[in-house]
Amino acid sequence: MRTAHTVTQIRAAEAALMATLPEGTLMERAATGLAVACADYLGGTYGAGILIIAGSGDNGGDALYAGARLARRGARVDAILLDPARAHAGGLAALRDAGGQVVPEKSRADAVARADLVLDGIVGIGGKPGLRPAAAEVVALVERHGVPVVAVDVPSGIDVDTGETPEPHVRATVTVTFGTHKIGLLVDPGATAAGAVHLVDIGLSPYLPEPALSALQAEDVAERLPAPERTSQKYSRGVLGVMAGSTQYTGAAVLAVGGALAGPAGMVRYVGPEQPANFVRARWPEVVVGEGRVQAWVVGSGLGTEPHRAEDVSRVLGSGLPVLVDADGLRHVLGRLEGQVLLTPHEGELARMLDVEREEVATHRLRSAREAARRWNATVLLKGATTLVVTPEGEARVNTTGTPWVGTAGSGDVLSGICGSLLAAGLSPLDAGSVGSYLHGMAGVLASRGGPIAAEDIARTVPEAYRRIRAVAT
Ligand SMILES: NC(=O)C1=CN([C@@H]2O[C@H](COP(=O)(O)OP(=O)(O)OC[C@H]3O[C@@H](n4cnc5c(N)ncnc54)[C@H](OP(=O)(O)O)[C@@H]3O)[C@@H](O)[C@H]2O)[C@@H](O)CC1
Ligand SMILES: [K+]
Repeated sequence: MRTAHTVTQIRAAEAALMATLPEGTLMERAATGLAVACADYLGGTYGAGILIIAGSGDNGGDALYAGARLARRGARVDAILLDPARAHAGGLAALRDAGGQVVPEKSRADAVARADLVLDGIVGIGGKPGLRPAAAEVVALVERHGVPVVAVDVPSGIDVDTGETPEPHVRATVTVTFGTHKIGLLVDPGATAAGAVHLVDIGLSPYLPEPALSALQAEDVAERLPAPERTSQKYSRGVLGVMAGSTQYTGAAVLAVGGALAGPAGMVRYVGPEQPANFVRARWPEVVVGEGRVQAWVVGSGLGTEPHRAEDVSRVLGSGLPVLVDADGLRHVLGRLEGQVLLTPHEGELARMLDVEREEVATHRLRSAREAARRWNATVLLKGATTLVVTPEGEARVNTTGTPWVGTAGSGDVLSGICGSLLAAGLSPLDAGSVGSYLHGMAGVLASRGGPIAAEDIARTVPEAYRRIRAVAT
C-alpha cells in the first residue's frame, strides 16, 4: 500500500523520530536520497549543471546539502538564495565548501539558462500554497527555459494536504519526497504538478499513524481480487443486475454489461427497455435479460432523464442490496442513503450534485468527494486522472493506474460494470471502487500501449490485467 499523511501527522512523527537521533541526521538522510535521485535522473553528475533554488526553511537546507554532494561528485552547482540573510546556514556552508556558487541577483537569468537540472528547494511542508513574488519570478524563468525540475519533498506552491494548486506553483518532472507521501503528491491537480514521485526512506515509518490517504498497489489488489473456488458456481460467484441504457442511449447498456462481464461475478442480468436489451442480447449472449435474483446492482449509465427512471433508481436503492449509481442515475439520488452504496460521478456530475461549478470540484477534488460522501452517506468514487474513492467515515483511496487514453467515450460505463461485478462478488464499496479503478486503469494501459483505445478495448483487456495482478500474488 502506498500511503500518504497530513503535514500535522508528519510533523509529529518527525519530532518523535528526531528525539532518538543526533541532530541533523534526518536532513542528512533526506539530502543523500535527493542527491542520489538527481544523479540517477541525470545519468551521472560529472560536468552536469545543477541550479538550486533555495528558500529560507529546511526544504532549502535539503537542497543545499544535496547540492554539496553533487558538487563533490563533479557537478557544477549554482544556488539562487531567495532570502540570502535567512538561507540555511549549514547547507550553504556545505555547498560553498564543496565548490558550489551563490548566484548574484543580476545573474539569475544566465544561471537558469545554463542549468541542466533545477532543484526546487523553495518550500516543503512548511510552505503556504502559492509562491511569493521573488520565487514566482525565478520559477517563471525556469519554465521559459524548459529546464527539468526535481522538486524537494513537494513541488513548491501546491497545497500539501489537499493537492490543490493555487497559482503560481512549481511543475516538476520528478518529486523526491521524504519519509511518506504527502496527500498533494497523489491527488490532482497536485499529483500532475509533482510528476514522477520518488520516496526516500528516512526511518519515519514506525512513528507514522494510520494514513490519511492510501493507494492500492498490485499486491494489495491481488489480495482483494475475488477468484472462484473449486466448488463455486455462477450463483455463488455473485450475480450482478445492470439497469443501464435507454432507447436513446443503447451503447451505455452494451458497455456497462461488457465491463460487468469482464469482472469476477458469475452472471449478469440486464434490466431495461426493449431496444437496448436487444443490443445487449445480440452482443453478449451470455447475459440473461429480465428481472431475477441478484447480489448487487449497477444503475444509471445512459438511463436518460425520463421521470419514470427515478422510480427505477429508488427501487434499486431500496432493495437493501449493494448498489452502484452512475451517470444519469445520480440525478435521482436525493436524500441520505442507507446500506452499501457506491456513487461514481465525474467532476461535472459531482458539481451538479453539490450545486457548485465544475471548476470548484476540479480544484478541490478531495474536499468535494469527502463532502458528497458525508452528505449522501455513501462511498463516492470521483473519476479523473487520479480517481478518488472516499467513504462516509472519511477513509480515502486514490488510484494511480491509467493513461490519458482511458479518457474516452464509454470508459465510465465500462468502469461501472467492473466495479458492480466486484460488489456482486462481495467486495465493500471502498474495495470495489478502488480495485475496479485499478483494474480499469491497468487494462487501459495494457490495451493502449501508447495509442488510442475505445471503451470496449478496456473491457476486453480487464481479464489480462486480472491475470497479471494475480500473478503478483503467487
Ligand atoms: N518532516 C521531516 O521529517 C523532514 C523534513 N525535512 C525537510 O524540511 C522541510 C520543512 O522545512 P520547514 O519546516 O523549515 O519549512 P519549509 O517547507 O522549508 O518552508 C518554510 C519557509 O518557507 C517560507 N515560505 C512559506 N510559504 C512560502 C511561499 N508560499 N513562498 C515562498 N516562501 C514561503 C517561510 O518563510 P516565512 O513565512 O518564515 O517568512 C519559511 O522560511 C520538509 O519539507 C523537508 O524538505 C527534511 O530535511 C528531513 C525530514
Ligand atoms: K520544494
